[in-house]
Amino acid sequence: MNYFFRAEKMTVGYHNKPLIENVEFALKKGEILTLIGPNGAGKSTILKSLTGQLELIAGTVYIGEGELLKMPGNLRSQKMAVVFTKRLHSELMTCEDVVATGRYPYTGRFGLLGDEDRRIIRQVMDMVNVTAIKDQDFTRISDGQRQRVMLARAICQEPEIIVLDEPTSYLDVRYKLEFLSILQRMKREKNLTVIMSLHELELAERVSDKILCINGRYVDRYGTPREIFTRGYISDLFSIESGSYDEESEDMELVRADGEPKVFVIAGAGSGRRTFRELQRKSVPFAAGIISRNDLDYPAAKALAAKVLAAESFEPVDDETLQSAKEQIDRCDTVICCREHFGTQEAYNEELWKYAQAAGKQIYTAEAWKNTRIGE
Ligand SMILES: Nc1ncnc2c1ncn2[C@@H]1O[C@H](COP(=O)(O)OP(=O)(O)OP(=O)(O)O)[C@@H](O)[C@H]1O
Repeated sequence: MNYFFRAEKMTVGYHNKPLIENVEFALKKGEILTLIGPNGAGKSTILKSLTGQLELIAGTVYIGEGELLKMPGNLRSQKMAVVFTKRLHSELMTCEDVVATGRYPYTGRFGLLGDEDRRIIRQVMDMVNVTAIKDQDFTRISDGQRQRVMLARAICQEPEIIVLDEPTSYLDVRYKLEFLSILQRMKREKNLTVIMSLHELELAERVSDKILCINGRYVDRYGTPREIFTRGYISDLFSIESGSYDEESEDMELVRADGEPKVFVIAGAGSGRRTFRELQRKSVPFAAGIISRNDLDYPAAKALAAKVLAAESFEPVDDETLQSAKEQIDRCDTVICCREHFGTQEAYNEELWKYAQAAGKQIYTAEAWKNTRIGE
């Protein structure tokens, strides 16, 4: 296999003291690799070592057939752009000046910018949406704006590979999506290779070809998003104790209110999730049903309900589950019905609603229960 960028048997750390050993990966041109892992796991350390900002304790980094860290600085900068927004120092410069420094590998430190350089700078500033702030002092812009200016600077460098440390951490939702779209466009149009660290797992899952999981001692997993996001893995990697993360739905939930349920929530078709979370905020233990395992409500119910009555996906609800749901309603004082009307394939939930009515339960809609004293 013809790889464009390879890390072989890398040992990284500080003051010659290994932090993570045997880091290895190989990327084809145009692939996106993302490093994920808990705070302090070693993601930045690996990125700094790959780019030569921190001396490698052992191992080799290849770009093509050449050893990256043995290349002269200018050649390396033409091949690789580095964006470390966390630690940034700059003298008095406008945002445009900062973007323009991306052209140094081509013009030299004191070289004059030519028309072509200026055209690239303008085009890239437009693409990353920083033209409006180009004349502002770089030290007096927001963290998110700074991240975008630094991205523009890196793109101006016209590198073959770009290395970014937490490039999205300060970006709002619009700019996070724009950032990923820019990376995908650069990958498609220029065959750009990307190595970055991300804390947003849902973004990592969407954009990455490969993911490297670091846990503070070693590389725990390396593979495609499909290979990485298996059930229970993220909770393990991040040692999640307060709450839960569902790898299938990417739902993150706080700690469930445990205890004997006093409220039964009739949900389904995604109608119940908000109510589950509202009940969690009020520390009310609840039961939920009957929810198909492929329903949008299911991951949240599994994480937050003290008891879930579930049905197999695309299968009719069996009598046993219906009976258990009724028994659960018998034990509750209150029923919250999040369904405004029941679908024709949902007769079981309509039956539960009628059952609760016949049993004289207090029945509220998803809106109305909030005006009660439940959870107080
Ligand atoms: N300059 C340094 N000298 C010595 N140790 C350091 C230095 N910088 C970081 N470390 C240590 O190296 C370990 C890994 O840090 P690193 O910054 O690589 O983690 P990270 O995965 O990028 O974390 P985060 O998600 O919090 O940014 C930590 O234990 C940290 O304390």
